[in-house]
Amino acid sequence: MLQKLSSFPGVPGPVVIIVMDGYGLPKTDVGSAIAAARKPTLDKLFATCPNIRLKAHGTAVGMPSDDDMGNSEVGHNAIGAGQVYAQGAALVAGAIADGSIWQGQAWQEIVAGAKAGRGVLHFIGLFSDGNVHSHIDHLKAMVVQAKAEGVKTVRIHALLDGRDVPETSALEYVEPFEAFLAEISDPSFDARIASGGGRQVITMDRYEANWALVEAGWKTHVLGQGEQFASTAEAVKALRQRHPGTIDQDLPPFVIGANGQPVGTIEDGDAVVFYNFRGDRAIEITRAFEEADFDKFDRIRMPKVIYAGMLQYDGDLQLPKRFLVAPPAIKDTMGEWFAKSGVTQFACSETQKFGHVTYFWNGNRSGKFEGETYQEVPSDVVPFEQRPWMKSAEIADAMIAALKSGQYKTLRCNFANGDMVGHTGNFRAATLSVEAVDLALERILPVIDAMGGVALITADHGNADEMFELDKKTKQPQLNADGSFKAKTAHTLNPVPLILYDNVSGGKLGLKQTESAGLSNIAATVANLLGYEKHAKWDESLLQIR
Ligand SMILES: O=C(O)[C@@H](CO)OP(=O)(O)O
Ligand SMILES: [Mn+2]
Ligand SMILES: [Mn+2]
Repeated sequence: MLQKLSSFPGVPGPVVIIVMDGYGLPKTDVGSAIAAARKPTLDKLFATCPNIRLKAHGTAVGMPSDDDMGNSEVGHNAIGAGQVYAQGAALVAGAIADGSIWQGQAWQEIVAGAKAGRGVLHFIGLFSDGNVHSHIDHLKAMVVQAKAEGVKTVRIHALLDGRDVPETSALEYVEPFEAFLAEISDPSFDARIASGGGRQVITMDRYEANWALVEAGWKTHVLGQGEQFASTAEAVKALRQRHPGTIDQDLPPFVIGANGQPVGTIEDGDAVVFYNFRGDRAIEITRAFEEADFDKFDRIRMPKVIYAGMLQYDGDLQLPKRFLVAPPAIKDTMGEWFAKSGVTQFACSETQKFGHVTYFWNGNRSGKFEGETYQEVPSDVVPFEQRPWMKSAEIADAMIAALKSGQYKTLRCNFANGDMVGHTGNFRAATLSVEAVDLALERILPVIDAMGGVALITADHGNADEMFELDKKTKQPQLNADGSFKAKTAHTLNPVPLILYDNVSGGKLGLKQTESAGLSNIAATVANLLGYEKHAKWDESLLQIR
């Protein structure tokens, strides 16, 4: 049980946490879809409510350096756990730097497995240095080590990014990597890229939003079905020409081969490493490799392979069974301690972010704590620039109903809009997406008042706040060859807001802006609002009680 606060009994009604995914506070309004949006509710909140800035990137959320942008996993982990753990990106980099990854049983089984079979080791993963799901340097280190340990053949299945890195940067990764593979190959070692495609088109679906993506990935990587090219650089160039305006994350799948023969199908006896460290978009393909009674699509052929993930992606489901690096041991989350203290909890989002407010929130666990209720609003399966409002209205409906039920002491939701539409690089759609969130807030806030509650309105990292690649010196948008602004699809390094919406304390409650204030301070702040002391492990509360 959390201890009761002596100085404050807690607010009479529920405490609501609203995460506006991808809503950062930019240094300049140039290129900010948030600044361009008409958002009277948010404008009023910033003008009239206590509000501060929180760090949401870099070491403040467990990333290796302050050059690393934030992302949903590390952001929601930090919010939910009230603590900062070294995250996958940092843990894998560390395990490679000190060599402990090669000593681990999983890596040794992978190498032994490949050698016992046809000698083939496959790597599947996101092919960039975005450091949100993966890092290409980790892949490079594993290829070098595989050769040193006597693996004969390496085949890479490269998911093109353009979402955590500039939107048409694929060749900046592919060309040097294909050159590296050619150089490291010799008569005893043969390493090549074997297949690939845009990350939003194959393999990396999440939260079961669209299994057809995973099926398309399976056909490409495992079965080697699809259009063939002589090299990945050639595939990227040809596909871009055929699909003008298509950015890397949306490029169609391709297979490398010659004369109808793919160079790297996945066969019995091969070893496979899925080298993304982040779990949400790794779980479905992992299930396809691991589950005997898998029924999400027809695999046609299920090769018997030795499979490992870079990390374990789900601690409750123990998925995958074999993993190269132990994930952060996230403990003592607010979900767990609120449950132990009898605080009822409601969590809601649409499919694209559902796991963010449940699985990431609770430290990458899919099991519920007692007294938790989850509601998922099914996401549309469309390019989100076509529906920038996404399910904001339906999430507002669900939150309003849950609030009115009076059953929950704390409620949380995530609005995907600023992030998912921000990732499309479409400025006008991103503007609309922020306006849709504003409308949803306008509907939810009066219900919170009616229930005697308060809200903390925040974000997990920036995205819609910077929709153009800005010149580092002039801070003006970079231009494409045709004179248009170069779209930015990635997250940003900007801080995020924390707004306290409170019409019940009569001005008694405020927020402290501290030097280090970050996402990990939210859990303690929520506990105080509920009338509890923070857990000893949690970072300081930012609540001021006057
Ligand atoms: O879409 C995703 O997978 C990431 C970007 O790689 O975004 P977020 O962290 O906001 O989920
Ligand atoms: Mn996010
Ligand atoms: Mn995102």
